[in-house]
Amino acid sequence: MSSHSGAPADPRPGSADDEIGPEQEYVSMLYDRLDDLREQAAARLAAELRATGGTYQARSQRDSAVGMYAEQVDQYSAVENGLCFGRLDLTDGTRQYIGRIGIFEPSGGHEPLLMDWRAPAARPFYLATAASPQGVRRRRHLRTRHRKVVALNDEVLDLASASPTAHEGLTGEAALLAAMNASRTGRMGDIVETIQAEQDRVIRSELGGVLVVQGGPGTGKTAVALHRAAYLLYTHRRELSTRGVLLVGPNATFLRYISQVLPTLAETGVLLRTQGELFPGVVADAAEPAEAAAVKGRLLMTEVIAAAIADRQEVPDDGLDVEVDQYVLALTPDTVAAARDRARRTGKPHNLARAVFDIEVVHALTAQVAERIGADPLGGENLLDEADLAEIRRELAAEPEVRATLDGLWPVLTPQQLLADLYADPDRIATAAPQLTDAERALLHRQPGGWSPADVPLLDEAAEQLGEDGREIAARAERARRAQLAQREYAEGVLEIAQGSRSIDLEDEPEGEILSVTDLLDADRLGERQETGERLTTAQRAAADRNWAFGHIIVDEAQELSPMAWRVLMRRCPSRSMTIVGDVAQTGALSGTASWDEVLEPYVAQRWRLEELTVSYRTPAEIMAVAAGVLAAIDPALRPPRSVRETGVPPWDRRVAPAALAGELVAAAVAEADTVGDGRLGVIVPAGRVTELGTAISAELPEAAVGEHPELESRVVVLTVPQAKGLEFDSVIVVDPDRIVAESPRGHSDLYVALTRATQRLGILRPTT
Ligand SMILES: Nc1ncnc2c1ncn2[C@@H]1O[C@H](COP(=O)(O)OP(=O)(O)OP(=O)(O)O)[C@@H](O)[C@H]1O
Repeated sequence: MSSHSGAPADPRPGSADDEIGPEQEYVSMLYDRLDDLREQAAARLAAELRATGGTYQARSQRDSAVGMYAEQVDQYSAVENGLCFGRLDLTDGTRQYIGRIGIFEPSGGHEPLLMDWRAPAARPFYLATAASPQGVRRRRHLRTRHRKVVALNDEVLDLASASPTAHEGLTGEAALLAAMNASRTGRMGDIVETIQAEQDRVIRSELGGVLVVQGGPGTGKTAVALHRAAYLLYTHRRELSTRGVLLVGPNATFLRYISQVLPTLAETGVLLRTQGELFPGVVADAAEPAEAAAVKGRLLMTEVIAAAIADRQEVPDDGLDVEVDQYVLALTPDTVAAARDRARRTGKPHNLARAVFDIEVVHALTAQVAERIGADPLGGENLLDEADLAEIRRELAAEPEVRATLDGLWPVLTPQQLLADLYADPDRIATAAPQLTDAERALLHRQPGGWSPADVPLLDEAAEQLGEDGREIAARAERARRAQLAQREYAEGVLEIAQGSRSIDLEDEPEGEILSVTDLLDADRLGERQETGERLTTAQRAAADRNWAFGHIIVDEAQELSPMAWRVLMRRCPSRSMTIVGDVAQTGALSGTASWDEVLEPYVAQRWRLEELTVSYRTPAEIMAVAAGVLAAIDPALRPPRSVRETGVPPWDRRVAPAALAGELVAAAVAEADTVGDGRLGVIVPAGRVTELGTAISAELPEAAVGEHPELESRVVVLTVPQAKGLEFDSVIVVDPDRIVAESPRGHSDLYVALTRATQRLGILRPTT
């Protein structure tokens, strides 16, 4: 490792102001270098896009180059904010700057000007302590705004000179507390500057096997999951870039909340999906009662689906007549039953076994035709030879009447058809699900139209048991075509980014000095160029393919997944390389889990490893003390995480007459929104009252967001507990906690979630009974 400032590192804490100048010089140099790199990538992208013709191989190579350069332009733009955030002064007299990506000397060379935070050599930035300095004399956190260094925080890792810190075991305490006390924006930010040691251990844990990360609210599970995705892609790039990484989150609002984090870590290749989006071609966002979702989540639904399929393999009570040309052929129940048994005995999935059923039935019909046209009038053997019989079989198999009969007895089914037909017909449900109670069966009954997230694992299960149908393959080809069209948008996006960041970069430069990709190519040509190529990103291909096997899967809020949903994820990850992140004390879904052991046992037995996160960064001690009471009601053995800070602001708890609740809530919301200034207020209400209370708040605070997918960047957001899962706000008002508890058998867990969403302030409003 070398010193890049030309002078050995000075471990003495100097005046921050004296030090900012030299740091600014270094950081400006890094931004210049970043600009060069982006311009180079943009120019190369433009050159590749202009090139045409050549052999198939040349075109395909060009397509990969286009993808690579477009991604580079994206990445160099995404790391603009906080490019460099740290410096290590080492005991050997050298220093190393740490940042979002690695940047090297233009002349090549192996020593980075900026070390990628994920590189092994950057690790002491997160782990070194005075007790175990790991060769570090001083750790410096640099804070920047718009390319300007605005603050420095130094820690001298020397037991003798280190001043005792308020909180033992924290790394970069000042920077950490600044990050935690900052106002929320409605979008999650990355924590790359202040990752703590226990989090670092999880992020850098080995790729293989199943890793469970259990931690209370605000311990950074989501943050860690996202940084782990970035770390794994960096460290195992070759393996993972072809198979892809899938991150599954609880709902669309949550995915929007976290969507900025990976791009700011220069990683765009992770597929973010809700459970409802895991069946290609189906948008599963219909609402349904929690009890219905719970029934659909039970493992016995695999048997229900098997029985529903078997029920579609029909044997008529009476014989069927099949009219072919001038003949009326008879199909007896015995013939159909024999054909069905034969087809079932193949053990093939329903749609694939249909061919065997067809052969058997057509054979039986052929025998009747042969009997009529080939019978020897003299009573001898049938006059038709094998070739004649084969010809009759072919003709019969193509007869519309025969096909219609076969379709009726053993229909080729898509998963969607199977489930829609099942749900729509109480008789079918009764036949397929004798093990359910009447009430449970009634929960499954509904008319076709829309899928819920809990339907997705059933569609997936049905797809497995039905086997692939040609129509499904055609639909997939169509989806791939549409994804390819989306390339046009992507290409335009890259142009916009290149153009947008150029205007920022050139703030102080005379216009037009640097040639950018937009000068060389317009969006149409760029889009066309992309369309003609066959290149889809790994994420696009994976998203369109139900049989895709991911290189790694990360599941957030994993406690919410039902046993049926776990089957889907395990199918998508045969290598069982997974990171499972959650908190069994926060389980809200009725089919969710209270035990990792139970969930994982069927797939990996005891072969999974557990890491626990024990410190809450979000929830201050005053608020955690309130939440701890509810945690005890969930399970007295559970312990809340240790809060990393106190705010000195005790939560407020008010009782109001029921009739005055809405008015009091509006007044409290106005006051809290005022107190948090440009921060965010979350109002968490019982699901049964969200419309009423949301309307009351919106009347007074028109900027308030409420609805199925509320905009989290609004200053005030009104939401239910399931919507609030995983989110956070500067201030939170929890309304009618007793009703939140009463609304669900897992009501205490819901209340625990609601009480732990605030970073600064909590208020509770209770109607008197
Ligand atoms: N090392 C850190 N440095 C700065 N901020 C951090 C750090 N770790 C966590 N945070 C912040 O703490 C907050 C909570 O993190 P996160 O949402 O990942 O927690 P969680 O464990 O997933 O919570 P929940 O269980 O409630 O969903 C976030 O704002 C996150 O940025």
